[in-house]
Amino acid sequence: MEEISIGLLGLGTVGSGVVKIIENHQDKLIHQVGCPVKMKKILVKDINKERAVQVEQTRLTTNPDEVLNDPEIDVIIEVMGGIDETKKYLKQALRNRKNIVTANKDLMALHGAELLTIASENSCDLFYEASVAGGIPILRSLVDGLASDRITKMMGIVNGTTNFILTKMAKFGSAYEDVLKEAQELGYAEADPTADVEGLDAARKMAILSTLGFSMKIDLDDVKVKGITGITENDLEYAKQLGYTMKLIGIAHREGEKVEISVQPTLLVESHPLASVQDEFNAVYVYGEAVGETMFYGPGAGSLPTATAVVSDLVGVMKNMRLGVTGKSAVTPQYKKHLKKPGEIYSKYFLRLHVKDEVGVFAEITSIFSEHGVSFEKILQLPLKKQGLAEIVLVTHQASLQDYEDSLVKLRDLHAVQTIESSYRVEGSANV
Ligand SMILES: NC(=O)C1=CN([C@@H]2O[C@H](COP(=O)(O)OP(=O)(O)OC[C@H]3O[C@@H](n4cnc5c(N)ncnc54)[C@H](OP(=O)(O)O)[C@@H]3O)[C@@H](O)[C@H]2O)C=CC1
Ligand SMILES: N[C@@H](CC=O)C(=O)O
Ligand code: NA
Repeated sequence: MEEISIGLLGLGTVGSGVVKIIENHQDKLIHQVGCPVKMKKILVKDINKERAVQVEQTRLTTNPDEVLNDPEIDVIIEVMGGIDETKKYLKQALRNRKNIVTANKDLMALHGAELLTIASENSCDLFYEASVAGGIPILRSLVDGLASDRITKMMGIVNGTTNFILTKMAKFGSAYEDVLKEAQELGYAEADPTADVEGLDAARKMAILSTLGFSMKIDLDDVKVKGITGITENDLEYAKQLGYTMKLIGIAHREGEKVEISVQPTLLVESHPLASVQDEFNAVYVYGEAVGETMFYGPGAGSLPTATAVVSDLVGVMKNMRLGVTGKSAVTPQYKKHLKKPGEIYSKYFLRLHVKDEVGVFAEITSIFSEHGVSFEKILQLPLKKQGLAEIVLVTHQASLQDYEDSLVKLRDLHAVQTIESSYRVEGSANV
């Protein structure tokens, strides 16, 4: 090969990082793949927009066919985002026998299996390392580094924006809206940040991680999702007081043949390894039956970290091109999926309630929980400024989700319970 030509779809936060790395690390790329790498054509929405990198105007286009149908282009890098239109472009590119590197978790979580099949039918690579946990090489670690093991648990902070928001709120008492705006300005948030704050972005990543880690086709609908928008300052204060840190945590757990996958705000005991992951950083804890505990940490969002994963995938494609083995590395899921029922999912829970400050109320509450076999590890009760009301904060011992949720249904019906203010999963145990 004399030269490898790339077509880039998108020149925003990640795309401009890709251009910078390909330009600045050209020597390293030539050393690894044996020829120069040229960015031939770049698809954008607005040709006249000011860019974070200098690119000749002639290389920019708004016509996707100029990139997707160019016979000289060997690899398409997709960093434009979006689902339906982008899927159409990638299918067109694969049918034109172009290898693909993408950072698009929205697309891979929904249509990854179909696109990977089309890629292999056309002898093309389709790599997507940047789609989960930005610059952390987690997908390669699961697929290659831990290929010989049976992974039973993955637990991670896989959204940089929400970790950035929760860190600033807990550390400096910053207002949610201000920090979200800052995360958007820094290029961490999605074009529509609802996907970040409602937990959908993390759910997409957990679907991708668990499909690869458990070798099962996990769909986005299999992931139970709750975002961070309901978290209040009060919750963060109680968390601190009780020795916990609030994080948006993705959990994928396999026991025997059954799995549970969720994304939800979780109180982590402060000594938990994920509790110290701050700002836009991500971390994924992976437990394998043979290897035991492993932990992967690094920047989960941002221009250059994400672009590093993209360009490293590009190197992988180029090495395969040189060896003539593109389209041969994807492994299809081995196992049939069996999802756990709520009665099979065990955890501790934090619950904050507003109740009438009357004799016997506490006994009524505890008797509902004990009917369902749920007992408490911690209990706080404080009078509220609102007359006649008290705030109760509970942390349960391990309980099944079914028993816990059944207890909440009965609590809501209790005359003395004014509101259920918040409820979170708890991981680890704090000795407070
Ligand atoms: N930002 C991050 O930290 C991370 C992002 N990702 C993923 O990478 C992808 C890109 O993200 P990011 O760089 O932040 O996004 P940006 O919004 O910054 O950039 C998107 C780019 O794509 C172009 N584009 C979007 N839609 C179209 C379209 N229909 N036709 C032509 N061009 C289009 C835009 O053109 P124009 O500039 O002209 O508007 C822009 O250059 C997304 O899938 C995202 O989820 C993954 C990991 C981390
Ligand atoms: N919006 C995402 C970007 C990376 O995937 C995040 O905040 O993690
Ligand atoms: Na990654």
